[in-house]
Amino acid sequence: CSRKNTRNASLHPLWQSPLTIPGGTRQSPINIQWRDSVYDPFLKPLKISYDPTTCLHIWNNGYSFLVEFDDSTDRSIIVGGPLENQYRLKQFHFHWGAINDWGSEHTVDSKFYPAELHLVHWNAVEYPNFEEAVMEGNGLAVIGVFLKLGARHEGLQTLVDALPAVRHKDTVIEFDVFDPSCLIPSCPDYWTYAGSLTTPPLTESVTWIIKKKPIEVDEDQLEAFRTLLFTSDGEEERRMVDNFRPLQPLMNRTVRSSFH
Ligand SMILES: NS(=O)(=O)c1ccc(C(=O)O)c(S(=O)(=O)NCCc2ccccc2)c1
Ligand SMILES: [Zn+2]
Repeated sequence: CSRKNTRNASLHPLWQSPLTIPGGTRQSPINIQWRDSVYDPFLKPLKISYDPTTCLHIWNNGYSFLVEFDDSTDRSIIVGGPLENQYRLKQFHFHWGAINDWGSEHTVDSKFYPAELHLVHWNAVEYPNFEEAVMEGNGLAVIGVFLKLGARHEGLQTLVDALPAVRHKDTVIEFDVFDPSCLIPSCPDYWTYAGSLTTPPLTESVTWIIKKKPIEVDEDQLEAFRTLLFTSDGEEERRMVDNFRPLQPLMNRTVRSSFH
């Protein structure tokens, strides 16, 4: 659709990388067609247990802002859902648009949300470190949460208040207590499918768990994301917006739902 083209036109150079990696059969993001998703009664509820004191810092890595966690122990983990093992929380970040009409990476019935939260976890049961897990088919599990325009999100506000300190690429500030479960809807319903990282190296190592219910944030909070910069201090400023990858072909995949 034309909007997709305008989306690509404004994409950060990184996201204009090849639409899919050569030979890629499970690339992300995808459109989730609700009526084509298959209810799987064997999917368990996802169990989330995060220790807020494992939070380390927020940093602007030039693509998004990441909140990173101490993943040297099993203090912040997820288990259950479609997962065979427990996975450790490493970081969370967001993707958003220049305007509220788009910004999410995944879409639902071709509907874009203004932003999407990703909580990145890795399989510390089977792999010694994150870098190795990134290269394995069951190495990562990413929870996706859609953000929609609505009421102000008090939990998100503590993050938003810290953003001016990481306005430029490669800036970081300490952020020592934050419980990311406040950003995850209490409704247990999710879709799940086998996919990939949506940034280089685009490896096909992610079990995606996309929450059906969005969280609500207000316009000022979305605007705060858009005050960040792709560029370092001293460089010509480029606003950090439209930091999402284009939709990828579903190919031979089924999206399962945990709900009827
Ligand atoms: N949208 S997504 O969940 O696919 C995603 C986006 C960004 C990043 C990132 O590192 O910036 C990540 S990451 O934390 O998984 N890092 C991937 C790149 C990487 C590979 C190996 C070592 C360090 C970084 C994931
Ligand atoms: Zn992401």
